[in-house]
Amino acid sequence: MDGEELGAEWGTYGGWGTGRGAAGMGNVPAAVKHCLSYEQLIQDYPWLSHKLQEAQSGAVHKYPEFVKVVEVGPRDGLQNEKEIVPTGVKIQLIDMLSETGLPVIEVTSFVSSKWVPQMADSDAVLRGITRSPQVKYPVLTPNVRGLEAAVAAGATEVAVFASASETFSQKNINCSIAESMERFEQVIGLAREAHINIRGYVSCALGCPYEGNMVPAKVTEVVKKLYGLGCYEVSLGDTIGVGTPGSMATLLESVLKEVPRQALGVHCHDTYGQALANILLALQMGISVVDSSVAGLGGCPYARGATGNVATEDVLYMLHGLGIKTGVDLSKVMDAGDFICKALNRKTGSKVAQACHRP
Ligand SMILES: CC(C)(COP(=O)([O-])OP(=O)([O-])OC[C@H]1O[C@@H](n2cnc3c(N)ncnc32)[C@H](O)[C@@H]1OP(=O)([O-])[O-])[C@@H](O)C(=O)NCCC(=O)NCCSC(=O)C[C@@](C)(O)CC(=O)[O-]
Repeated sequence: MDGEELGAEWGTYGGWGTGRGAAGMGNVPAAVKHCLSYEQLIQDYPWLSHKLQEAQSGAVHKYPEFVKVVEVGPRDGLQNEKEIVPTGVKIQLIDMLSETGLPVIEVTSFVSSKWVPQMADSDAVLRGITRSPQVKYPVLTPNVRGLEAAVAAGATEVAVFASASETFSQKNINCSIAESMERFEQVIGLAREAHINIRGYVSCALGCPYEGNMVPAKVTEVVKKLYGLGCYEVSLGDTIGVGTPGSMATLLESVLKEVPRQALGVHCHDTYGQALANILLALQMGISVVDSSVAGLGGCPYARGATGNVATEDVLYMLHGLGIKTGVDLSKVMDAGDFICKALNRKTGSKVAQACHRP
């Protein structure tokens, strides 16, 4: 047993509390059981000291009471579909999701249809949905033209999307990071004049399909910039799903020095099967905004190999299992997942839906 495992055992026994008492010591090594004092324990197992200090200060495993789940399926999920999804199907999906209690549903993108043909009907989709007063319906806007079109179609919240990687920025929005910030400054200025809230994304926060690993300080710089320009929330995008709880922790440690946790969200793709673990780690570090996609739909057209976002159903199952409130009805989300999977003629990417024998 190494120091890490031993630390975990100690946490289970008494440190950060799962309600197990001394009876829960079954797996604790004999040497630890026989430690009579805290001082002795630290002397024998020096690597435990930081864990014990954290446990005593209550600094770990304090999950948020409420997590805001941001549904990105209709946009991030569908944008990568090769076959054009009929506008009516998109609208019906969003209307079904509006009935689930989800507080935010990202509807579409006002981007160039040459770049993302699937989003060519953004105007019709935004105009066609039945809005619930409890739900926010942001749309992606890469430039002033996108913002103006979105506002004309009735958008009340928009999102700008930057990247931590120069190459990805060029491939995705055809400009450098610095140029994108100039564009976003204009977009955000105009949006604020129109009393429209702006969310921000930073893609490639944990890795880039072209540049590989990202330096946390560089990602932090981009997050800070978007926040400084006026984004009320910045979502950290693991665009190609390469992050692990280790790299997520390192990134958050860096970002949290510059931007308040209330203004941060995580957006995890599940390419390497790490998304739920990464989200759990983010929750432990105080993040309470999680992006996800119904049925695990998704991928980015400019990120080779990126698979779907973490499934909303799986995120809800985990959050509810932790006793965290979301206000979202999981079974209604599964109904929306059934609907879109049937429409796309594909199996759900949600493990929870699969376990419940959904399509
Ligand atoms: C930003 C541009 C437009 C620059 O594209 P560009 O080619 O440099 O721009 P341009 O100004 O030269 O315009 C080219 C054409 O697009 C038109 N155009 C210009 N702007 C718009 C607009 N807003 N709406 C509609 N049309 C527009 C413009 O009028 C022109 O049309 P033409 O004269 O040739 O007929 C382009 O690169 C683009 O649309 N990129 C979008 C890419 C995209 O949507 N990627 C996926 C979203 S990001 C993502 O998924 C990651 C995220 C957010 O989920 C987080 C994560 O997972 O990491």
